[in-house]
Amino acid sequence: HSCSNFGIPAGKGPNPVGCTDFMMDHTIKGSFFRLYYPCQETEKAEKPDWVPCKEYFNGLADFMKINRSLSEHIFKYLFGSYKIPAFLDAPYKPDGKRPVIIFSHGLGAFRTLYSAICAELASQGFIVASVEHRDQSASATYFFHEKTESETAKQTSAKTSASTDNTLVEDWMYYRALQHGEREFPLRNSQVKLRADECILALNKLFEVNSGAAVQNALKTEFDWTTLEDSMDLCRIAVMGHSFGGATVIETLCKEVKFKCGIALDAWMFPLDDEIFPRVKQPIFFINSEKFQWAGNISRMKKLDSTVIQRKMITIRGTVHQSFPDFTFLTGNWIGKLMKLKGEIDPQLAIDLCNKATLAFLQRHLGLEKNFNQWDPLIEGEDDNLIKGTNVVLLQSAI
Ligand SMILES: CCN(CC)CCN(C[C@]12C[C@](c3ccc(C(F)(F)F)cc3)(C1)C2)C(=O)Cn1c(SCc2ccc(F)cc2)nc(=O)c2c1C=CC2
Repeated sequence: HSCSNFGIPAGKGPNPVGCTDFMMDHTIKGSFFRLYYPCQETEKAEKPDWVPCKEYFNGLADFMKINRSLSEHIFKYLFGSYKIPAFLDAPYKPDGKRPVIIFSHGLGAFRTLYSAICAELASQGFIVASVEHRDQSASATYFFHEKTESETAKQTSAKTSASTDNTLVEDWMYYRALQHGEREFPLRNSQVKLRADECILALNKLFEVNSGAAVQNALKTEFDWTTLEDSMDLCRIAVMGHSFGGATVIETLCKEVKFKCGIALDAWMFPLDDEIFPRVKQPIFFINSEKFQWAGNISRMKKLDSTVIQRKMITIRGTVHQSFPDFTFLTGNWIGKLMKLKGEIDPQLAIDLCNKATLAFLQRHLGLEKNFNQWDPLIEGEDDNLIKGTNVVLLQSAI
């Protein structure tokens, strides 16, 4: 039926969800993420737009190789009015030390596009930082530079009042497509290393916030970061990501042992060096779509199989690559299927299975004392809509 309930599903857990943006050290080297967290009931906070500003639509157009002016109107018309299922800058709800998740987006995406997953985790009691990468894999991202003398001179000459404050000027970075004839691996491998460093930087920033250190946010928001002092359990930290973000999970686990486990959603293994696989010591959960995976990609995931470290894999029947980002909820059935944004399965059922299996895996490997273990069978693929392991037929390796 055409009137399927539109909009991004809210978290199902007991906590209302807040979100706020953080940009540390306004330069390109800084850390930029959206924080989702359990918040206090509040009627005055409103829900922010799903896509923060038009530059992101422009970046998406570049990524999709469609022209900007046309696409800006199409995206605005199709997606411009959607809200995120979270309350902007709502006050944090203290409740002891909460587990922490760092989320890494896919190629051509950015920090706001996985809000159904991040809001669900926050509603279940997690603090989630969805990073926006500056490796030129995001459709768009921004940072700032100090206004230079000439810029100030130009502006003051324009205005009578001398604007002496060295205000910051926005710089936008757009998706960098592979140049003609450029080899893809060196680019993607350097990007995945930078992405891992950015996930680690975001975690270190959260550690500082947790210690009560003063917080310099380059973005002017209404959120009081000091309320997050002593809010995080620094032993219960996981890293999660979609596609290129799934590769980022593995690179990050290899580089930083503070991350106790990783969840890779439809991971794209191409950017990774084979030599890092034996160096990853933490549990990993691969949650795959039915349509995206192929033998070469799966066989690289299997190189991480281990008899001593828990490595799990499930496939959600009827899903496509876009079943994980929010787009899958935002179009009608036929256009969604046409654009490969929806698979055969109901998008809400698919993301529900993904979230519950994730929560069960997190409880097991972060040692949480919640009731997420009720979903342990999903980790083994025990559900009508799940396949244990993969549907992909693996090539018989040469004897
Ligand atoms: C032609 C461009 N070509 C670039 C190499 C391939 C483009 N592509 C397939 C697409 C993304 C698609 C998409 C988005 C969004 C609408 C919209 F209309 F809804 F906006 C439509 C159609 C176009 C499906 C992918 O890259 C798939 N993919 C992704 S998609 C992550 C993403 C991006 C933008 C989003 F808004 C949401 C999610 N993340 C990865 O890490 C990897 C891959 C492939 C390998 C590694």
